[in-house]
Amino acid sequence: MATGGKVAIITGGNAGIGLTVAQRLLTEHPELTLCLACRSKPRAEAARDVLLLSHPKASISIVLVDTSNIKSVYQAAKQLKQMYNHVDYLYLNAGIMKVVGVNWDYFWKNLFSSKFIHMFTTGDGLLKEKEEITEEGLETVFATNVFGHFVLIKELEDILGQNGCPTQLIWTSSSNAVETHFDIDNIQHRNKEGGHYSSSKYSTDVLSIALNIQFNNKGIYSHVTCPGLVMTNLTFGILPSWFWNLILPIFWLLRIFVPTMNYDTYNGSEALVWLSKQQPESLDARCKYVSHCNFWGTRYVHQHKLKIEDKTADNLYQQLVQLEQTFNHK
Ligand SMILES: NC(=O)C1=CN([C@@H]2O[C@H](COP(=O)(O)OP(=O)(O)OC[C@H]3O[C@@H](n4cnc5c(N)ncnc54)[C@H](OP(=O)(O)O)[C@@H]3O)[C@@H](O)[C@H]2O)C=CC1
Ligand SMILES: CC(C)CCC[C@@H](C)[C@H]1CC[C@H]2C3=C(CC[C@]12C)[C@@]1(C)CCC(=O)C[C@@H]1CC3
Repeated sequence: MATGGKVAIITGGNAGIGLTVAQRLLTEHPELTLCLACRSKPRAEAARDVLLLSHPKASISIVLVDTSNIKSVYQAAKQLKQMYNHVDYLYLNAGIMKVVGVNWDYFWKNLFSSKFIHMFTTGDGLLKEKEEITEEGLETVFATNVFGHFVLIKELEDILGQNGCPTQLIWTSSSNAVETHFDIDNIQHRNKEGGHYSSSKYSTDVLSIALNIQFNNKGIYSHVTCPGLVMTNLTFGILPSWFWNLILPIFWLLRIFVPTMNYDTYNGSEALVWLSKQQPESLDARCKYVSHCNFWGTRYVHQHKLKIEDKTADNLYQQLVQLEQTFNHK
């Protein structure tokens, strides 16, 4: 059991933004004990090997978890509680998007309109998605991005905010989290044409506010981040990597108007790493922390105020609690 030093757990820490956060945290916090909470053992072990190349003395463990599978989340939480008696940083980062294509008609229609900046910042209206249901009967994107993480937090509650040492819950949300796709009466976003990813990310923003209301007095603080647009396996699922490489110069130009065109995971992880260096009590719980990179390549964190009402946050929280009770694992 890890007793001294800082402890960071990163879901989806084997690839993309999660792996870069892991890399940067090991540099920023030399005594860090790191746990990669991943769904694939070989991919997690490969990531650990990569991290050990640059940080040979680092303490890195692996816990297997599939955030879309609640049974797996319970097992992982049990294991984590045996391994750690406190957690400093819990990165709720694992995420998926079930994209089936790009709405190019919408793209060309709005390219030279006033919607241009909104379109490139959020991707709203540009993506066609499909719905899938997990074997446990949950909408897959909701289960992976939101509910699995919610259950993980609830299960780890005993070791969060312990011994006067605050815990930071750091969500990888998105600029695609737009209210129009979120329906408090259909939090899983069932039987909808699209907007599953957006709904799930808006839910994390709402949930983060609820978690602050519920847990700040126990030393648990929740914040949402936005990495902007970053080239990872997630974006290679939208368009092939050769296409993204080809339009790299366009990203630089677009940054004049859209500073969230981060392109690489280092730029995109800026807000996630920055948060780990802040006193959580001093942060605004109602802000989204956005990674920006300007035309000259300077990285900075932009704070975007969330307009979410407490009653919406509380409603979502209660619904998630009720949903969790249906799993009744004990
Ligand atoms: N890329 C972008 O432009 C943006 C990404 N984000 C968010 O950033 C986060 C990280 O994504 P990104 O790095 O881009 O994409 P990647 O696909 O590179 O990384 C996603 C990570 O999540 C893991 N993961 C996916 N599903 C599950 C699951 N069911 N259980 C456990 N782990 C899972 C993946 O594991 P495996 O390797 O096994 O698939 C991988 O480690 C996501 O939440 C995404 O929504 C937000 C805004 C923009
Ligand atoms: C010339 C190119 C830049 C054209 C690309 C058009 C679109 C495919 C992209 C424009 C804005 C992008 C975007 C995302 C995906 C790809 C775009 C829609 C995300 C939705 C990816 C996941 C996120 O969390 C947020 C991103 C916002 C911007």
